[in-house]
Amino acid sequence: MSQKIFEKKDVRKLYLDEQGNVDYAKIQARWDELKKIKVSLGNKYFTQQVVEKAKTLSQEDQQRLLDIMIAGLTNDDSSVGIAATRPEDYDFFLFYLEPLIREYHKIEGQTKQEHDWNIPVGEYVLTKIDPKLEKVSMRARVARNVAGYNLPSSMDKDERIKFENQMVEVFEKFGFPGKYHSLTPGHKNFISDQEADVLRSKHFLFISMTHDNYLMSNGVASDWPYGRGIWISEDETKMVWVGEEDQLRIISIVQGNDLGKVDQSLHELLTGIEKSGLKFAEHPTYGIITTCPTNMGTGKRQSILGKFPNITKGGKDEAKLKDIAKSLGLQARGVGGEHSNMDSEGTADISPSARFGVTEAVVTKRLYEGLIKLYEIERNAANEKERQNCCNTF
Ligand SMILES: Nc1ncnc2c1ncn2[C@@H]1O[C@H](COP(=O)(O)OP(=O)(O)OP(=O)(O)O)[C@@H](O)[C@H]1O
Repeated sequence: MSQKIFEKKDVRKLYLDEQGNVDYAKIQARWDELKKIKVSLGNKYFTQQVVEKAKTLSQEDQQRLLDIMIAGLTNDDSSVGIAATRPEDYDFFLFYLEPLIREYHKIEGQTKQEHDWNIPVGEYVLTKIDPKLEKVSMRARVARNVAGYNLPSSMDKDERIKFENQMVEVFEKFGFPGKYHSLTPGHKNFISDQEADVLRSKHFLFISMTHDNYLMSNGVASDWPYGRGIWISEDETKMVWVGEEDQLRIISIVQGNDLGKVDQSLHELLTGIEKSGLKFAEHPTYGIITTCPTNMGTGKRQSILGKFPNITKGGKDEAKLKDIAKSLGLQARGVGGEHSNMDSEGTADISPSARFGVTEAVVTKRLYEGLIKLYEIERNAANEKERQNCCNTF
C-alpha cells in the first residue's frame, strides 16, 4: 500500500461506512494487517479503550481522530504515523496521543518542557574538536505554528493562501533585509521551477511534498504548491519556510565553526518574527506544538554537515555511522536531509535526536559533546585503516 502515492481525500474513504461515518471495524482490520508488518506507535496505542472513548465523540471529532492517524494506516513502514490537525488535538485527543508522546520522547514522571536560549558564543567551537573543522555548514531550525490557524494537515487552499499572505506582511515589516519567494501560482513573489531548484541545490528550499506518501496521505501536502514559499535574508544566513510540515520552519545556516553563532542568528530571527505580533501555538506540558508529535518540545533541530569517510568506508556503510550516532544520542542523515543518502566522502547531516525535555541550549551542548566523540571514532577508524594499509605492504 505504501508504494503508490495516495491522497488524503481518497484514503480516508477506506475507513468510512456507507453513511460516511467512521468504521472502526475497517480501521481495526487494517491495524491488524499492519501488526504483521510493523507496529507503529499510532497502531500500538489505538486500544479498545481509545475506541470506546472515541465513539462517545461527535462524528466530526471521530473523523478528526481518523485524520490524525491516517498516515500510519496508509504507510506500511510507519514508525509513529501521527499528524495533528489542530493545536487543540494535543488536549482533546490526549487519551490517544499522551502514551504515544510519552513513549516516543521517553518521558518519565511529570516532565514539562522548559525553554532556554542562553547559548554561549565562543564555547562550542568545532576547531577545538579538530583544527580542520574551520568552515563547516551549521544549521539550526525551529518548527512553529501560529495559534488560530489549523495545522497544515487540515488547512484548505484558502487558509494556506491567507496564511502565506499574512507571513508576507510580516516579512515586509519585521526589519530584516531579505526577500520572499513564493511557489503559489500568480503570487506577486512567484518564482519559477528553475529558480526553486536553484534554492534547493543550496539546501535552502524544501523539495516538492507531492512525492511523500506520508505528507500526501495526511493532507500536509494537499493543494501543493499553494501557500508554500521561503523568505531568505540578503546575506543568505536566515530563512523561513512557509507551508511545509509545520506552518513555519525558522532556520539559520551559517558557514563557520562556532555552534553558538548559528543559534544566535536563529534566535534573532525567531524573536523578530515574535515581535511582529504572531502568537505561536504552545502546550503547557509538551511545549511547542508541531504537526508531528516527534518534534514537540523545543521544535529545534540543530545539525552540521560533517565528513566521515573512514567510519562509512567512503559512504558505502551509512548504517555504521547511523548506529554509532544513535549510541551517542545523535541522528545521522544524508546530505539532502531525511531519507537522502550520504556521498562518497561520507558527508552526513548530524544532529541530536532529543526534542523534548531538553532546552534549546542543551540541544547545542548535546550536538557539541556528541561530535567530540564521533570525530574521535572517525580518527580511530582512520588510524586503523592506515595501520592495515601499512601492514598489507609487508
Ligand atoms: N548543517 C547543514 N547545513 C546545510 N544544510 C543542511 C544542514 N543540515 C541539514 N541541511 C539541509 O536542510 C534541508 C532540510 O533537511 P530535513 O528535511 O532533513 O530537516 P528538517 O528541516 O530539520 O525537517 P525534518 O526533521 O522535519 O525532516 C536539507 O536540504 C538538508 O540537506
